[in-house]
Amino acid sequence: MSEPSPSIAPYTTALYTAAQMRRIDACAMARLDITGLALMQRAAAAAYETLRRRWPEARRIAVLCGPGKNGGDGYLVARLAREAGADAVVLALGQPRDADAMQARAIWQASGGRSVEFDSEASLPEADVYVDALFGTGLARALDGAAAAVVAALSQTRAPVLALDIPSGVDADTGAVPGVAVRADATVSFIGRKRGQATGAAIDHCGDVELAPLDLPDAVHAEEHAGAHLLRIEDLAPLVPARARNVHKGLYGHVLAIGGDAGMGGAIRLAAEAALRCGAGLVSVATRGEHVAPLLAARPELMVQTVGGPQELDPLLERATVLALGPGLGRRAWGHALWHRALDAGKPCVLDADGLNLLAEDARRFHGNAVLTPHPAEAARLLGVDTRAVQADRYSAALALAERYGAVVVLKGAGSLIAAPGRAIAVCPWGNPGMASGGMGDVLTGAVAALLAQGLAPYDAAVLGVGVHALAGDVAAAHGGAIGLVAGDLMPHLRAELNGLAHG
Ligand SMILES: NC(=O)C1=CN([C@@H]2O[C@H](COP(=O)(O)OP(=O)(O)OC[C@H]3O[C@@H](n4cnc5c(N)ncnc54)[C@H](O)[C@@H]3O)[C@@H](O)[C@H]2O)[C@@H](O)CC1
Ligand SMILES: [K+]
Repeated sequence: MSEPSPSIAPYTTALYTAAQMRRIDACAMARLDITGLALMQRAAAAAYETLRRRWPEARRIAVLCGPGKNGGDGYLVARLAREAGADAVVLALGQPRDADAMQARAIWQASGGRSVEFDSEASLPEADVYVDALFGTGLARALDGAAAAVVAALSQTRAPVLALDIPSGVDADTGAVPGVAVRADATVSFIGRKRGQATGAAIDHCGDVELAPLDLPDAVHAEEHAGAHLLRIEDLAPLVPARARNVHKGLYGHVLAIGGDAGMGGAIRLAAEAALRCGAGLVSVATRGEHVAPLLAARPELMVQTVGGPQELDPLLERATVLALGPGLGRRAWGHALWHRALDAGKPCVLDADGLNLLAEDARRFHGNAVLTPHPAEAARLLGVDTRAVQADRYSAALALAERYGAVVVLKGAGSLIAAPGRAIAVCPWGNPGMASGGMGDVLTGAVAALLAQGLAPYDAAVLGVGVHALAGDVAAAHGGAIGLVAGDLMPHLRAELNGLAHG
């Protein structure tokens, strides 16, 4: 039933590492016979165009220039601003060490441009826009000393900040911020997008990211397999299961949501309801007796059964096509026993929450036909590291988990990642901070389970489930704001988003 997985993304949504960008830059220069300085000039022109489009009234422009090529881009932006009649000043953090950057500075100076050496004691000059050209993909370690001081001074100013390539202090490969980093309103990414712009801590530093391809032909990207890409609507739409008119509910699978130990009935209801809203033909719930009546009253479309232990689960497991295992499961004897029995059934499943915590304790029965949806702390437990280590390199953590368990992994958090062994990592660009609230993960579990039940392969179900969940969250937040958004608010939008994708 499922359509093919998203084809290899075009380079405009490919997410490259710093090493890959260096190879692409070198390839562009060699193949097209362009000098490094010429590329820098193109980069500066693209950045200045963005600056003018976003802040057409800006008169005083302060450019903070570091010692590498990123600084070189900055000198040339300053020159363009000066040529256009703006009051441009360069604040230099040390002398250029890179040959192209030295030339760029010479061009700036020859145009009559003024550079001031950054002084940690002095405050930054007043400006209408600051341009961050301190460090780009060459950042080698956490910022300290004068570099940290200039970033701190910048954070005290009120004017907007445009970052060149990546905000200084953000790791271009991981998106981690090992020390301090610039908070930009916008970032112009040269030639290709970087992994470090798309996930984790970086999300709060990059602002709007614009790609400036610098007029290079697609061929310069052809030899680099990015290994990660940003999801686009066009990647999701072909995954939505098509529906003929002559259909019946048996064609769309049967999700069995198992969970809802004492005090956790809400989680299982959210997962089950999300499965209904994402098109599962039938949804059953195996739960504690006290949740049966409230669940049926809330959603009469559900089939809700009291399950006291594993034997009572067997007939339900037999009828199910897909299991949602985790929401409200708990880690007491009841949840533990059901978890074991459910895994032994060998059916495709989505593991979340305590389903994952139990897996971290005992993976012997795990069969890999699954989508795991950990948040960073759960991922850390599964990997046997601390949460900080996961967040320091979310790409590696997601891939390591996928490889360790032989399963599809959704690493949640700003810029959710979908990883599978041997596959490119997909990064979700949608979602909002309102979604950091209780029950959102349960909704995602139900959504992914419903898509598995409709015949999607696990990777495709994860991609579409994460995408639709985030898009639904964004629509819900647009109606009334992110603060106070609750998981149940997503339900009608899940349905609308899926149908919207299906009908273009
Ligand atoms: N041909 C090319 O390669 C192009 C490169 N471009 C620009 O070049 C940038 C990459 O340039 P570079 O590789 O020179 O690297 P950067 O300009 O990012 O920085 C490298 C310099 O910073 C120093 N440094 C690194 N981390 C530091 C830290 N924490 N504290 C203090 N100093 C530190 C290094 O010793 C080195 O001198 C890109 O981000 C992009 O802006 C663009 O001009 C487009 C063309
Ligand atoms: K920068």
